[in-house]
Amino acid sequence: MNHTKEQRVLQYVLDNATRGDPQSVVDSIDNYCNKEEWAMNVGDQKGLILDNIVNESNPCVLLELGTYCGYSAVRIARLLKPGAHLYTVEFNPAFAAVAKQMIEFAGVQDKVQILEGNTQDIIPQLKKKYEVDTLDFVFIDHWKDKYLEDTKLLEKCNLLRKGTVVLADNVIVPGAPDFLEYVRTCGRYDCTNYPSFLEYMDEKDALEKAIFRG
Ligand SMILES: O=C(NCCCCCn1ccnc1)c1cc(-c2ccc(F)cc2)cc(O)c1O
Ligand SMILES: [Mg+2]
Repeated sequence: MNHTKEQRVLQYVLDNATRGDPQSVVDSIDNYCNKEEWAMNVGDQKGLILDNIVNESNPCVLLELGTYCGYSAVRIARLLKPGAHLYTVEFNPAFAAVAKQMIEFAGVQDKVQILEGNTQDIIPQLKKKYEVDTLDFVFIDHWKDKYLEDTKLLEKCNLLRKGTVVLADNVIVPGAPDFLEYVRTCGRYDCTNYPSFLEYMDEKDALEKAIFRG
């Protein structure tokens, strides 16, 4: 029944974490992926950097591109103030199904909404269909060759405002060179690089924070 790695990660959480305790869910996923099977969660080292940036931006309306098993959605949601809301987009139905159960087990389902589909279709719907005005925080962690195109789409849809934090995972491994080049040189973002390591590995990776200038 647990024929996929993502289902095995979920089962480990159900068997080892505490229902309603998001920190225990995050810790269980990291334990499993360190000990048993590597998986592409942002992980605990980059996760701590993510925590700090979320805490310092105090966001109310957030978007994540790339839900996967829901690790970063749970990690972010556990920090959100009452009334804050995270929309997270997942293209892969199997990943979305696991993430839904992960988010519900963690008890953060009131703060997180999984939007299943293609970012190219969903981003233009955020204002009218999901009543989003502008975004306070965007975490980009989906297909690396879509980071740039989707960042430009967020601009085009007027979803970014002065001070919106755009945080991208994996800007070294697997890398998103066209995205990095754009945000660092187009003149519309203040960029900061946060060197770290690929989840559960010794390989170097980094997060890039790009604050929209408005
Ligand atoms: O591909 C990644 N993520 C996207 C997954 C699919 C997104 C689907 N989707 C959701 C919404 N729209 C589309 C990813 C890969 C790696 C990695 C690193 C080293 C290596 F040797 C192999 C892989 C590490 C990550 O941290 C990653 O995030
Ligand atoms: Mg990633």
